[in-house]
Amino acid sequence: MMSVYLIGLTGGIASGKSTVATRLAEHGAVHIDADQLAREAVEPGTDALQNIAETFGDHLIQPDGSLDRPALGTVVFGNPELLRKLNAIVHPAVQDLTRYYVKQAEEHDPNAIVIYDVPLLVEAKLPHTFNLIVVVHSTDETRVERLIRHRGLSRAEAQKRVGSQASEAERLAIADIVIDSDGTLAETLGQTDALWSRLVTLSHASNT
Ligand SMILES: CC(C)(COP(=O)(O)OP(=O)(O)OC[C@H]1O[C@@H](n2cnc3c(N)ncnc32)[C@H](O)[C@@H]1O)[C@@H](O)C(=O)NCCC(=O)NCCS
Ligand SMILES: Nc1ncnc2c1ncn2[C@@H]1O[C@H](COP(=O)(O)OP(=O)(O)OP(=O)(O)O)[C@@H](O)[C@H]1O
Repeated sequence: MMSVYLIGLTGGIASGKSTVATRLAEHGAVHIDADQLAREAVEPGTDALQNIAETFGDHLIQPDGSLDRPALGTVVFGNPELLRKLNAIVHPAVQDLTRYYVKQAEEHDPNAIVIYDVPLLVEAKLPHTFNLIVVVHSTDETRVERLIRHRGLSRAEAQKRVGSQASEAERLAIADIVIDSDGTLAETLGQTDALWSRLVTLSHASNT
């Protein structure tokens, strides 16, 4: 039976997942971004957003009805119990959306290479079965520095976010393929181009 070739792409915060996924999409992959689905899951009018307001307070809803994301981030990162509550609200909705988008990609092109770009592959015990797991790997210090430089977080905030996720060792333990993103951007993109050639070969082999 023909079916899409499904890659789980993961890595810690600011490891370069989006950079890698965007490059693979330029080569022709279908990119499904879990962070984006997590935004869709809490749009105004959703049960998940109402649940967040009931659990964490109405003050997190802005006058236009949308979620105040930075404020909620300050509440949950560094507080494992509250982060667990938020995950319990948002993750089931993200999983439903993921199934929907993978199915849609399959209907459009059963031979597609689909990249599911998901920061919490290790943490969220996903029900999806992947043909291959790719981990974008860089040290905690590199990622903290990127969060400070590119996203304007303080060192303490950056460390809280890094500390809210699984360790690099836990991610590497589930990797079939590792992209090392501690080097230059050009080096990450070079490894990504080599990965694409490999994915094309592997997906052809799995379809015959
Ligand atoms: C707390 C929220 C509102 C903060 O929003 P904000 O716009 O500041 O960050 P954004 O969503 O773009 O996430 C940025 C990065 O933070 C990390 N991160 C996000 N959520 C989590 C989480 N629950 N646990 C650990 N790390 C997380 C990821 O590396 C992600 O790529 C938001 O991250 C959220 O709703 N998180 C819960 C949903 C979730 O788990 N999303 C991750 C993909 S399923
Ligand atoms: N060698 C490198 N590889 C990848 N990204 C790099 C590298 N050097 C610097 N960067 C920069 O680091 C940042 C990585 O951000 P990117 O959005 O790709 O990460 P991410 O893992 O998707 O983050 P998040 O988990 O927050 O969604 C980008 O601004 C990118 O330009």
